[in-house]
Amino acid sequence: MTFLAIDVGNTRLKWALYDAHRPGAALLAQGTEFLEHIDRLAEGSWANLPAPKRMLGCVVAGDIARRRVVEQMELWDVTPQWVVPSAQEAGLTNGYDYPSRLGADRWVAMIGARHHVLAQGAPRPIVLVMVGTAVTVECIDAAGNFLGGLILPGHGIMLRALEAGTAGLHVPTGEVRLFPTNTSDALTSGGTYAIAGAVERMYQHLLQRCGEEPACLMTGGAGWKMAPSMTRPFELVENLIFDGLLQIAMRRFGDAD
Ligand SMILES: Nc1ncnc2c1ncn2[C@@H]1O[C@H](COP(=O)(O)OP(=O)(O)OP(=O)(O)O)[C@@H](O)[C@H]1O
Ligand SMILES: CC(C)(CO)[C@@H](O)C(=O)NCCC(=O)O
Ligand SMILES: [K+]
Repeated sequence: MTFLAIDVGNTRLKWALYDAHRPGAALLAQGTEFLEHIDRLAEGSWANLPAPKRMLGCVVAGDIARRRVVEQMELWDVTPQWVVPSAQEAGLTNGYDYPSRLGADRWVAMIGARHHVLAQGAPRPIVLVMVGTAVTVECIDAAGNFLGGLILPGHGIMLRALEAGTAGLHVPTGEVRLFPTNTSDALTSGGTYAIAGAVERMYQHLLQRCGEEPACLMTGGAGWKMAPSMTRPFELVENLIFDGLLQIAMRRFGDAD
């Protein structure tokens, strides 16, 4: 039964239509839309889609964006459902002080990551890095407890903050270099290694806590740009948010069509 997964991020909405609401379902169609263009979906890329039977989404963009998505979904006879981080879901336990205050994207991606690692063999601790508008670095132990994580400015935000807060830094994007010798390379390398360094810290925290080499996963649109600069081997996984939504949907909607 067709299933629509939606991730309403800080900058863009990503959607994917599957032929069923379970992991491994076939991808029928997918797309992205900047948040300011949500209102085009029903008459645009959604107009000729097979109607989804079920829908599950996660939003970090706030209530107004969510309502605009729901309006576009009036095209179909489907009830929108949104993931709210809880104390426990799909085998993951939420260690946040106030579980519902955790970003839904973080929670869903962690559920995707946990099941991705379980599918490869024995349970292991996980460092999960999500690289988008913001960067998050999550630590999960081998039993599936989310221990805590970092929130960092993404690469774009870091560079814009430097441009805005200094008198003379307005330069094009550069290359990542070990020893940058021009402003463009210095800025690009600074942002990249700020993220890589933060991730290395979390890797060490988790290794020390668990006494076992963590699995390192990276997801998000800019992951491929960060991966070569990491201090540890990272597995790039295309879209852990959709994988997580499929895991949750299977448990919520069950085997029924
Ligand atoms: N060279 C780079 N290295 C690391 N990150 C980068 C680089 N260039 C751009 N980025 C970051 O990647 C982001 C784009 O990633 P992605 O496509 O996942 O984000 P998004 O869809 O805009 O975010 P969101 O999911 O929050 O809406 C940009 O906002 C920027 O911060
Ligand atoms: C941290 C971001 C911006 C990452 O997209 C998002 O997950 C969010 O808005 N989180 C809410 C705050 C928190 O996770 O503690
Ligand atoms: K996001």
